[in-house]
Amino acid sequence: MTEPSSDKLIEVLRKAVSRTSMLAEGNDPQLDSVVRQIRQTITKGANAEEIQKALNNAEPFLIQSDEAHLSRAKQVRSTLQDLIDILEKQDDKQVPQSEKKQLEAKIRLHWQQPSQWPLLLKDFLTLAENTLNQPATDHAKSSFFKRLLNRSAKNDAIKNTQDIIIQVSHTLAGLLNNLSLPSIHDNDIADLKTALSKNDNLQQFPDLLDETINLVMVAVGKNQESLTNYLNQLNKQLASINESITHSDQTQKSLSKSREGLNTKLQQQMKDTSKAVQEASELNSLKSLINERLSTISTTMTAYRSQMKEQEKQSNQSIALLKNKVTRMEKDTTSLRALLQEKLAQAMTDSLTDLPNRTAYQDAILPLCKAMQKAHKPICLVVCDIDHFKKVNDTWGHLAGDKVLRLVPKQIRNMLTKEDLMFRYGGEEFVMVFPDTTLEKAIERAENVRLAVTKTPFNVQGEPVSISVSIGVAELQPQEDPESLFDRADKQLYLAKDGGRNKVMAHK
Ligand SMILES: Nc1nc2c(ncn2[C@@H]2O[C@H](COP(=O)(O)OP(=O)(O)OP(=O)(O)O)[C@@H](O)[C@H]2O)c(=O)[nH]1
Repeated sequence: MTEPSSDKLIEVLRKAVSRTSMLAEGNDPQLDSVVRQIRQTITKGANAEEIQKALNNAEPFLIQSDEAHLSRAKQVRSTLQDLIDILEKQDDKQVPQSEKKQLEAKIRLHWQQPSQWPLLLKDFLTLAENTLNQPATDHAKSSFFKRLLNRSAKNDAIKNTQDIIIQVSHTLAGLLNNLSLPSIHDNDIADLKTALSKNDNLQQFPDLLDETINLVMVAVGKNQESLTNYLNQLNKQLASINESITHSDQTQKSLSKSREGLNTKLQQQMKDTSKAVQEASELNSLKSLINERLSTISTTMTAYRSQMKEQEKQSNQSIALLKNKVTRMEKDTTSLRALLQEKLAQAMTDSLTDLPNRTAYQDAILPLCKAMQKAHKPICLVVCDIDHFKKVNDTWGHLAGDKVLRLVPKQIRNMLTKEDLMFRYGGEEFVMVFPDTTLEKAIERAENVRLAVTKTPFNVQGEPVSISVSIGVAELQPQEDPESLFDRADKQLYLAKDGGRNKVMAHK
């Protein structure tokens, strides 16, 4: 192995190391901290075989834990929605609509992020307290707490509120069944479930919800642990490769040192020889002197050659080892990259409709707007919302609602060109982007979308259900930012709703 090719290999290895750690960076704060650990421990030694084995064992476990996480996230989302629905069902109090909508928007945005679950539950607690503490619309005006303590007043209303608390407690107990927790928490869960099943008192509710939140946080921590384990394995493998690189570097240094040593030795012997030749006075002694010098030089050369051979052998061995490690590393890098890309795609995709979600919209819209502004081309934003969608849920149930949410965008997609983009912005709201399209043309196409939805015969549980959408359209102005464009289109959507729904309105 010659020096330049070995240098090249070392360079490849360095790139592989940094590329692998960079791959993981920026996806998640916890992940980032593990990546930092990778960089710190990269200079320490490690056992490659053990690491490889552990890495192979860790991978399926990670995938499994991802799947479990998704199904838990879905459970949490539907539990939160159920909790809100229970609050809505009581007949003597009104759930504050703007607070409710804000919470639903947060659920839609954050249901896949475990770190947000406790916050969502806390927000629900606030909504529940604000709802239940309101004066009853048709009953007594005293606060819920007063009424709870003074049982002579409005027994019906109290009964209703207690029913709500019982149902909410029951739903939270269901959530606990779905948390994946170590057995050490079995007793806590059992106690909490018993307390929840007996609870009919709003005053105890915050404590019970707090305990539920604590257990949710423990479950979330456990999930992170599996990811951290996986990355620790990767960390060890990187450290092992780094050890090999350092060794190869040392071999290179010792090779060039030997070469320098030989040079100096040879120069010194040549100098001595030439001095001895000049000083020699007769032929015989000159002959024997030259023979002696030549034999010294030859011994030095032989010693050097065998030293070189030995070092080359060692170098070849360590290069072969490195090659193996690089191949393995490249393989792991590829599978890690695929895993991260999959995670990224998951984070950008709405799992119900398979459409890009609001995060994807926010990533895409700014560069798109800038590109169109730079090219002096028009671009239009179209905000579309299914009309009276709550009624679909209330009449046919959430599953039927989900079915409609999957079918409507399919119908809409048929009316779009391949340049158009479509996102599920939230609940029953979809956003479309028509690049290189004037406002006039966008209105015409939005009208086609509206007609296509109205004309589609939707069937739920064998019965026809008529579905319509309201649409707001706006065209990007020179210098305008995407937020202001969205606001203008959204205002038009509200005008369409106010104007009786099943309409297209545009900002002209
Ligand atoms: N089934 C189902 N329902 C959802 C989903 N996301 C949001 N929703 C429901 O969508 C409904 C939206 O209701 P509202 O915001 O009151 O609007 P609407 O009934 O469509 O009425 P308008 O928009 O005023 O025409 C709420 O009941 C949400 O629970 C989902 O993923 N699946």
